[in-house]
Amino acid sequence: MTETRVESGAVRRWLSELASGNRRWIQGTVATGILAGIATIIQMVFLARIVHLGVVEQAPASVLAPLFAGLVLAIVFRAIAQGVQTHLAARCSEQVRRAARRQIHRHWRNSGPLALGQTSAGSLAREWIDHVEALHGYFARFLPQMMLSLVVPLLILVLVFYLDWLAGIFLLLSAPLIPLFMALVGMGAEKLNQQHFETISRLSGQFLDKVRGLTTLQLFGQTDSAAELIQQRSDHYRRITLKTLRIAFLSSAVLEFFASVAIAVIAIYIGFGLLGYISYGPSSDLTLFSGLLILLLAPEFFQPLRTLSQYYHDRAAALGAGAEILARLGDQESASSAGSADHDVDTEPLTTESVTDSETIGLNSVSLAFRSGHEVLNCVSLAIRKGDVIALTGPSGGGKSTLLHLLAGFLTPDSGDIHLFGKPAGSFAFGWLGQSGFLVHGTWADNLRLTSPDVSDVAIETALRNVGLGPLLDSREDGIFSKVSEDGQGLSGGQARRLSLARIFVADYAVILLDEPTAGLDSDSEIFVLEALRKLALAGKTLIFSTHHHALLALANRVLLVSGGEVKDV
Ligand SMILES: Nc1ncnc2c1ncn2[C@@H]1O[C@H](COP(=O)(O)OP(=O)(O)OP(=O)(O)O)[C@@H](O)[C@H]1O
Repeated sequence: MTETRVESGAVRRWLSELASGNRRWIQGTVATGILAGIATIIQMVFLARIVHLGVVEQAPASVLAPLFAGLVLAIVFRAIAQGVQTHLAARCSEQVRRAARRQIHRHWRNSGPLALGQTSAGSLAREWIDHVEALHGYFARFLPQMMLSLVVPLLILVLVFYLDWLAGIFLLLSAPLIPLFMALVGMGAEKLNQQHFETISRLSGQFLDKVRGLTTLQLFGQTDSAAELIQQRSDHYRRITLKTLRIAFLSSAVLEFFASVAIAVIAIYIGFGLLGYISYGPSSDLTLFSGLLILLLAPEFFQPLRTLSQYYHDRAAALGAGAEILARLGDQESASSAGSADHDVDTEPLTTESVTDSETIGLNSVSLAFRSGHEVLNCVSLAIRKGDVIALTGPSGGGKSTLLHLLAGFLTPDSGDIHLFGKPAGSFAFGWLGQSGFLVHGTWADNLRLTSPDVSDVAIETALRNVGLGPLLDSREDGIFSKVSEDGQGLSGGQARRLSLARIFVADYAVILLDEPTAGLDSDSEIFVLEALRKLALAGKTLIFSTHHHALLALANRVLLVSGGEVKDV
């Protein structure tokens, strides 16, 4: 996970920004919650009235019947209000999680694949799924409950004061104890929750890395130490989880205790008051109706506060997850200083006429250094015409891949600008084949439809034949629906690379960037890749590839030497 630390104030601000974008849903949730609270009060009034009339005044059934009907109505109304409240709360949380995921997605897109590649896929997946899910409880439960635990107890308090001001004072005095303890407990829980999220992010990343590298670990006899490391990290995670749970259970127990003591005090007061042992204050006016109603309302008075305390860990979880998400979003700065590209379209001014026309790919005084004083490219200007086949060659570490990454928009230059056919780099769709091809778990067709979802089965087959996978396709029972794993299992290394290349054929890009397309390939695959590139060149595509391979150099109509910060024609 990222090392950036985020202050809790910043997380709170971010959460309240998310909340203000969904105020309508939160207000709806609170309003229905208040209606449910009012229905509860009415229900208790009916219940106390029925008992009073039935027991003390021995009222006939005809008098009690309408009260029973009122009681049932109040219960039904309460259930409906609670149902609507849950529905609105879920909608609110859904909107918020969508907004958070949109922010993460935008950040990922703007960071580019190189900056993102520095974080483990496991951590990214966890942030996308679990961290965002951790916001649910805060928006669906805690936030509305915070307002409800103010309004509903206040309504009950007014009614209790009206019935018996002394009982009202008991409630008033005991109520602040709950928020007080909640705040005390919450201070520790918040930090612990952040640790919890950090640990699980790290554990996920390490676990995924170990699973991916299982073969290598086995070959080097390191499986035991890797398993031990995972076990240690899991144990650390277990301890943090138990600490979090301990705090959650402890806080609930403390709050339950105080609420129970307060209710018991009121029950004793009412009991003795009704028996006539208390002569002070309004107790002599207590009736079965008022006494029972106060007793029934006392737990309801504490209920919203108790619920709030239960939801308090939702707040701590959201703050912990929010800190991690914000740390990732905050990485945008560092990601762009490491040279990421903002892919928002058509925003940059076009500066030099020679490099911005719609027929040329142009670099205009482009410089880039990963470390100050060590420029990989130093004030490079270059114009590539539509349909050119460009081979980038030069010593290892000369900057060929860097130049390709700049053209792709994966990196932004420290100075200068890059345009592809009139559009800034990063906003132009292009075909890409990196040093290791990219595959997803699924069928061959799935892999080709990744970038061209609407392409027909016939077009997929043609593309596969174009990269020399025809004979293999004919030999497979499932044809284009043959399975392949994300690390290319089910295909040889060369075949997997050709499958990635076939994606470029179906997508029909005008510009194709390839980083060492024949590196590490067997001679058969090499011939097929060369043939495929020749077909693309004949089709008028602009090809730019880095290579040391003679046949590929011969295919190019222009060879550029990338070395010592310069790019020169050979
Ligand atoms: N993300 C990075 N952080 C720091 N330095 C980097 C980074 N990427 C590349 N470099 C450095 O920039 C220089 C150019 O690297 P690049 O990968 O572009 O070379 P190349 O010409 O493609 O090499 P090769 O032929 O071996 O693939 C190298 O010295 C490399 O160490």
